[in-house]
Amino acid sequence: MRILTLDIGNTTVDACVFDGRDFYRIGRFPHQDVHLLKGNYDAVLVSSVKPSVNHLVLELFPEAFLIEPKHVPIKTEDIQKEKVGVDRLLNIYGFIQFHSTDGLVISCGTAFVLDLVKDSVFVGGFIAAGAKLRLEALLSKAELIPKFQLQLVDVPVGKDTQTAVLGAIRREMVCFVRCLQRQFMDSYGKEAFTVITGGDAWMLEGTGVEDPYLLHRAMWKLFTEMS
Ligand SMILES: Nc1ncnc2c1ncn2[C@@H]1O[C@H](COP(=O)(O)OP(=O)(O)OP(=O)(O)O)[C@@H](O)[C@H]1O
Ligand SMILES: CC(C)(CO)[C@@H](O)C(=O)NCCC(=O)O
Repeated sequence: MRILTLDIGNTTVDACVFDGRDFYRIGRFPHQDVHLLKGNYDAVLVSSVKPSVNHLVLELFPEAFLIEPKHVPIKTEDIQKEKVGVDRLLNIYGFIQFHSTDGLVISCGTAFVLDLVKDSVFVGGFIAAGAKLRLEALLSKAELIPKFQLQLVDVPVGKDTQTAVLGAIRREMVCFVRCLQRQFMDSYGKEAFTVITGGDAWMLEGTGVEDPYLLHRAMWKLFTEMS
């Protein structure tokens, strides 16, 4: 059995294969390279938050199952589910299926998304700019800041431009997570089990459990439940 799972995000197409036992990441591709994934699969499952790329994917894989919010069987509280990105809903579904009934589902990609689940119900969340976008925004506007790559810098205080900028991005993200974990405990009286996924999940090292295949496992689980 070979199932192709595609997570079409705003920066990359994250492609994995499920062989009946395990998931393997083929890679993260620019959207225009999605044709490189053409091949023979028993099923192609697609989560997309980039509608402009959907036609290309459906041309390459006419039999693909393009998952929509209405397909994802999670309960929500005062939220219009059809307006929520299907990647968020799938991550939450995967969280409930594989991890916990209560906690935080965090995606570190183009966007930094923090969603709260209480008693297996999606109660809401936050959408912020992702780590790379924060860095790029600053580098594009501040002439004296030299170009450098995103790295995990964890310092008590920045001593040069690079540690000041990268240390700030790490700190902003970690403090956001810690703040929500505290809020969760204060509001609901239980620990927030925290799962982190997405291309830049390593930026949150030490704040939760990393699940690099969360969305892919969720798509497969949904597919098996629906078949
Ligand atoms: N091959 C790659 N190409 C581009 N980015 C990569 C690659 N490998 C890792 N990354 C990192 O992954 C990040 C993008 O993460 P991800 O693929 O989870 O985002 P996305 O799904 O496109 O975004 P979103 O779901 O928020 O719309 C980039 O910011 C980059 O730092
Ligand atoms: C938040 C992102 C960008 C994360 O990929 C995506 O889920 C999206 O575009 N969502 C639509 C808006 C929403 O979820 O409320």
